[in-house]
Amino acid sequence: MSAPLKIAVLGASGRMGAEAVKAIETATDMELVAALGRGDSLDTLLEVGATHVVDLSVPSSTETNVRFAVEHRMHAVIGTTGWDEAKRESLATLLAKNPGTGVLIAPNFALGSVLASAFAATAARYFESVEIIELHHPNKVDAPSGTAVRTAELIAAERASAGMDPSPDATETQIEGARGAVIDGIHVHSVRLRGLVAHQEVLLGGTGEQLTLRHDSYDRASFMPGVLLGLRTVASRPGLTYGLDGYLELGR
Ligand SMILES: NC(=O)C1=CN([C@@H]2O[C@H](COP(=O)(O)OP(=O)(O)OC[C@H]3O[C@@H](n4cnc5c(N)ncnc54)[C@H](O)[C@@H]3O)[C@@H](O)[C@H]2O)C=CC1
Ligand SMILES: O=C(O)C1=N[C@H](C(=O)O)C[C@H](O)C1
Repeated sequence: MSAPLKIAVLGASGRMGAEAVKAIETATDMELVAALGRGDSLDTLLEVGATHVVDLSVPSSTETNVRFAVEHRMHAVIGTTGWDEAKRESLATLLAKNPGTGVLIAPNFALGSVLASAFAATAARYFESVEIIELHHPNKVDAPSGTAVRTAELIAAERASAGMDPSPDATETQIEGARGAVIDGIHVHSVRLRGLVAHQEVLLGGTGEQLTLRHDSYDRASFMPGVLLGLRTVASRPGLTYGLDGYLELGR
């Protein structure tokens, strides 16, 4: 049997971080070597000899955390939101200077969510209209969700390759925000409601019909198989992978 992966969790006291600590502690091929939170020194990662980090911190910290890991040749699995195109490009440049190091940015670790986004992208070329509604717990600090941004990007790319027009919309006047955020031409609406965890609907409309693709995470345990898959795979995928779908055989 090979040596266990030596894993550090960043954001370990948070909702996701605490769940990841539990999942890693029960995985026989992994050893939890550090559980760090706000204010802890990243030098601890070097002191404990971490080979992998999982970043589940906050959008304002994740880039600093992950760049430190990559500069010290640790593989990183990132669940934290906020990795826009400019940050991803800059990270890819850093990775090119640290060959052999792998990073996964996973907007959503839940297998059902990854599949729903892929199905939505496939379906979006057959429907004139498409909009996204994401629904989350009210403690979430960012909107729209990283998952919704990624889903919109996938849908927009698919529609562009099919040469489709924008979804029809006759709106001439509106109260600001009424039509949601617009990401690559796709409207995204964010709901924040006590009792929710993480949910998304993609609404696809054609003349006389509607297809709705909905995914629900009722518990953060739903994200853990994806976190563990990411940790087990990332070292064999040097460079930057954006989306857990990059590690799955989705037949697309
Ligand atoms: N990819 C996925 O499947 C999922 C991603 N998320 C994302 O993960 C992130 C965390 O979500 P939650 O756990 O709900 O948030 P949370 O607020 O419960 O946890 C974040 C934790 O990070 C800590 N922290 C702040 N600065 C830090 C630093 N510099 N280093 C280490 N830790 C630091 C905070 O003190 C807090 O304990 C968010 O961006 C969220 O959108 C959440 C759920 C699933
Ligand atoms: O903050 C959350 O809770 C979640 N964040 C991620 C996102 O922004 O998409 C993943 C999931 O939706 C839960």
